[in-house]
Amino acid sequence: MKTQRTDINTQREPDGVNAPAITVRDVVRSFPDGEGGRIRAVDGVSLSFDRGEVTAILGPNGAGKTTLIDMILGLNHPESGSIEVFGTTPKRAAQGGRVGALLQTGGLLPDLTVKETVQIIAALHKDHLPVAEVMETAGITGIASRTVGKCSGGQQQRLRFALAMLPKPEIIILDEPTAGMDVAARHEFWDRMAETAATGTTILFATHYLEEAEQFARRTVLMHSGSVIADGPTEQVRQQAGAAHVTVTWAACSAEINQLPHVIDHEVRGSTITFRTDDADALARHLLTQTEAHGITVRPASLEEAFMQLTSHAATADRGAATAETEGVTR
Ligand SMILES: Nc1ncnc2c1ncn2[C@@H]1O[C@H](COP(=O)(O)OP(=O)(O)OP(=O)(O)O)[C@@H](O)[C@H]1O
Repeated sequence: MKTQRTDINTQREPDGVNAPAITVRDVVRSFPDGEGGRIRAVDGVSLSFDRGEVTAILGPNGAGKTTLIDMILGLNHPESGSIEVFGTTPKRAAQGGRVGALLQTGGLLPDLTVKETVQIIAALHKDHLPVAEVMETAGITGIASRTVGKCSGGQQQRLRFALAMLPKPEIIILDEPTAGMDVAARHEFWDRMAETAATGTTILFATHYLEEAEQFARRTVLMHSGSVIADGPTEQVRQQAGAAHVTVTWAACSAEINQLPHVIDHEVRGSTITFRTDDADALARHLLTQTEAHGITVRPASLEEAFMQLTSHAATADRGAATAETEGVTR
């Protein structure tokens, strides 16, 4: 078993220790759309993930997150472009136990106990962590003798997490890991993931919950219609929508409000006015020096607002492109 590890390590030697954990180059993957055409689930994506990085992949339904993740895991293949995991093919990296996956659905046998499940999967790995240690890490020691069928959705996800951790992977890939968990279970799950991340494990997860990206991922990749529309530190992606909120106490008339610079829209509540602005500094300066406004507070846009704005921009651009294409055909 050690020999296999050594072989794999030897294969990645030429890439050096600083090679990215995952490299995705210009990847395209399409599927039949059921009407004789094809839909590009992943449409020219290039990404690179460093070792030890924690990244969230966000996107609305159908954005291409699962298709991309499946290709990184070697469960599916790019039509064009390439993917490397530790400088080798995704399949090889996964077979070497270097990648652990927790997918949206994963077959668990309902009649086995939690511990039996971990033991059976452990027996399939040539080299794995001790069963007791993995169960402790995943927080399932207390339900070891419970049959899987009687476990809650959250407990089953923790069991899947334990199974993913068994080969002591260097990368963990999670596709909507907390779907169906209540808030407490989600918090507990992410606490455990944070402990895993602290050991230097590369973590890549797809989620619909923006607060999970905000709280847990240093980097966020935002996908829409198969493309990456934002990628960077989560904080920067949040700011990329460009909007912030400036709130003041001010008894202003609409003529005064209409003259303000950099206002996208505004909302009046009693004597308080909140402006959505594309330049909070300039607006705040103007309000404080040129008007009677006071008690100013500035709040950046939330990730959710950035998400809504960026994805709706992308959708508008898509529609524009589709219209241009149609016009091109009819002309
Ligand atoms: N096996 C398949 N056959 C046909 N179309 C597919 C297949 N897999 C994915 N698609 C299509 O590709 C697009 C991207 O799907 P994908 O599941 O990757 O998105 P997603 O971002 O993971 O969505 P969700 O958040 O709903 O899971 C969708 O339009 C989907 O219908």
